[in-house]
Amino acid sequence: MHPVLEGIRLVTFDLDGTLIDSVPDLAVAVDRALDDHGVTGRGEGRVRDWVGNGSHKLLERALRDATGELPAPEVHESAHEAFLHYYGQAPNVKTRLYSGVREALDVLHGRGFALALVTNKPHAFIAPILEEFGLSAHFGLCLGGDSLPQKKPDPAPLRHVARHFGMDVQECLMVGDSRHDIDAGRRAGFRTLAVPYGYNHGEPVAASRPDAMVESLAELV
Ligand SMILES: O=C(O)COP(=O)(O)O
Ligand SMILES: [Mg+2]
Repeated sequence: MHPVLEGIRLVTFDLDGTLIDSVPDLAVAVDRALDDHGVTGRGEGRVRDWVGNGSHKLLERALRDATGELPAPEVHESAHEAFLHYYGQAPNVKTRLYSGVREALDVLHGRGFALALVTNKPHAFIAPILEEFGLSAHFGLCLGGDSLPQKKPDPAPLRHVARHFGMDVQECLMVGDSRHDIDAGRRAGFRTLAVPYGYNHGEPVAASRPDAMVESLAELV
């Protein structure tokens, strides 16, 4: 086992960019929503840098990129609704698990670690994605960006998870790909582990000074 797991009993994972490479499907849904509003699609490469603060922010960033200004609230809302519709229809067409993810989750689950998922993605999308990959039974609790009033980098979702499992925060590890995960983890008092392959607004996640980094989650186990 990786030294970062020493004394840890609960491991909380981020979803997008940590467990799954979801940007190909997210970008299709964003671009279809933009197209419905007379806006040219921005493409996968741009969308990759905008994921991590939930779906409202994702659509705001896409519209702003296209027009150079903040979208009017009704345009933003309508484009967001369209995104939810399109993404809900097809969340698993091109989305893939990153290498090492299944092995890490199987081994941690098998060894009795409590596992949780905290994503800023809307909660409704979590179950269909986990089911597609046969990972639903691994997680004792899953929170989306709309599950609580606060989302990452606010520490509230992580504190909620620790309380749910009756764990001290010193027994908890946050695993993520972005500064929002590492900041939320640090503020909650969790130990933090980062992966470098996900989405962090085009910047290295090492700059957030996680307690440890691994190239693949397989290194955890
Ligand atoms: O911003 C999102 O929608 C998802 O981001 P996360 O799974 O990396 O928290
Ligand atoms: Mg992420």
